[in-house]
Amino acid sequence: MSHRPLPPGRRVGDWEVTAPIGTGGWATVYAGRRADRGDDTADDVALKILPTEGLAPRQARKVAETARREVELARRARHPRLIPLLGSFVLSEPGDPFLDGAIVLVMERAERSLRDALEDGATDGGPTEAEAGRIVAEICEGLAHLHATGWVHGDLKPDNVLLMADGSVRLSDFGLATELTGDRGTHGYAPPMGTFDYLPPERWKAPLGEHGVTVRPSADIWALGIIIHQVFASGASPFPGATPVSRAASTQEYAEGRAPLRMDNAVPPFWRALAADCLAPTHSARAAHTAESLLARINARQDARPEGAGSGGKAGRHRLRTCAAVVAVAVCAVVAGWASVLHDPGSAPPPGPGSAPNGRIRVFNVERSCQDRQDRNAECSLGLAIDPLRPYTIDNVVPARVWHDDVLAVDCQLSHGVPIVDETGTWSADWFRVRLPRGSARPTAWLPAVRTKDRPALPVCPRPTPSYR
Ligand SMILES: Nc1ncnc2c1ncn2[C@@H]1O[C@H](COP(=O)(O)OP(=O)(O)OP(=O)(O)O)[C@@H](O)[C@H]1O
Repeated sequence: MSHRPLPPGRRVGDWEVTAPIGTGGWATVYAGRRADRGDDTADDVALKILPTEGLAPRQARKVAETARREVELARRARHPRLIPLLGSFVLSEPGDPFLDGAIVLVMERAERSLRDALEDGATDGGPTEAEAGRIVAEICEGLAHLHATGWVHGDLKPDNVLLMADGSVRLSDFGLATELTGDRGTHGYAPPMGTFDYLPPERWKAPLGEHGVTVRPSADIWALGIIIHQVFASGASPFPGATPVSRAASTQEYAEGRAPLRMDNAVPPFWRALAADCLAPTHSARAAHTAESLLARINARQDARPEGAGSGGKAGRHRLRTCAAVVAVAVCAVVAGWASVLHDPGSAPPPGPGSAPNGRIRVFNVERSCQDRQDRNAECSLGLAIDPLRPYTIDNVVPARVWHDDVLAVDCQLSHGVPIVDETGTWSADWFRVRLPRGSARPTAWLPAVRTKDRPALPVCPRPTPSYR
């Protein structure tokens, strides 16, 4: 496809191009601002322009489908970790065949992509361990939301991980995003496209059916594993090779058991283990590691570490700018809270084996290694949501945590919250409203139904007012 660069000052609808940012397979992205605003930069945006000029009808349909996916996902899955789409339109420029019929997506503008940051790292040393960890955590937040709302990104790579001026992450480029279908929303179908270096091994052998190839959330988890390695290893892939094709061959060798997974020594042990789980060679081995469970592990680790630990390493170099320590939010006060609820005669009885008595539910953690532990280890803790209509991520949980076998006082049940998938792939949109210990900042919080085996008869909760920020 031809990409004719647009000069600064070129008007596009109500917007004006200020500078080119980059070109992908189907689109060119420009920095832009609202036209007729003089030097006012308050409306700085990114304009993604997908020309359709000169394309065969099939290709033009593909471009339109790409744009449709981006718009649909942006409309239905808004989240602080996804780049907001501010608008979209089709250009009518009869005098300019190149732009006539082009699709324009207007997005919030990021400062740069993670790809740019990794490339800059070759000269400036790259992010510190703490910064790299925060970036990975924020990618997980975005993925956890996408998967919980029934989408697979389908083209996760550093080019599509954008960094805002404050350093925070936004996932972008949803042109290959796939909506999950199937009985339990476990998979979807996508065109047989993607970026070689980030495709999971099973994709190379996936049969092409009439709807495309089967795509599951575990494909994004594989791509995340590659990104984790790259973030800590100055952009290097864990699979050796000078070209994407030779790296794909190395990936197959590993997936077929002919070569071990070899990671760069620069990847610290915790992140190495996390990346190795993401890079489990088959979909079924990878499925246990959801974005949500990976995020929980990262959060638990943050909590277990003394303040400031791990943030040194590459200190003193130019860094990716950090925002507030988002990953710490959900795990603060991990040890405060539930033990006292259980022994508070006004809220719930002490735990015991079996199912919980009426008005109570018993927490169930599907991670087997957590079921036998009594030490209330942070890694085995589970979060309670503030708002069951918002993504179940770090900015939407109360400080108190719960553990396997805890018994919680429950008021009512909601059947259409955000769907949650547990580590075994069990899925439910049901949530229980549970009472928090006396003295907590809020009286109640929400436990997803996949985190308990109990199904008590309960009144339906009034639908909470969405608290989306
Ligand atoms: N909202 C944005 N703000 C700043 N930069 C952006 C924004 N959206 C995209 N970019 C950058 O613009 C470039 C082109 O993006 P685009 O999504 O078209 O293609 P790509 O992801 O590089 O390629 P492809 O999807 O075809 O493989 C990328 O480098 C990307 O990082």
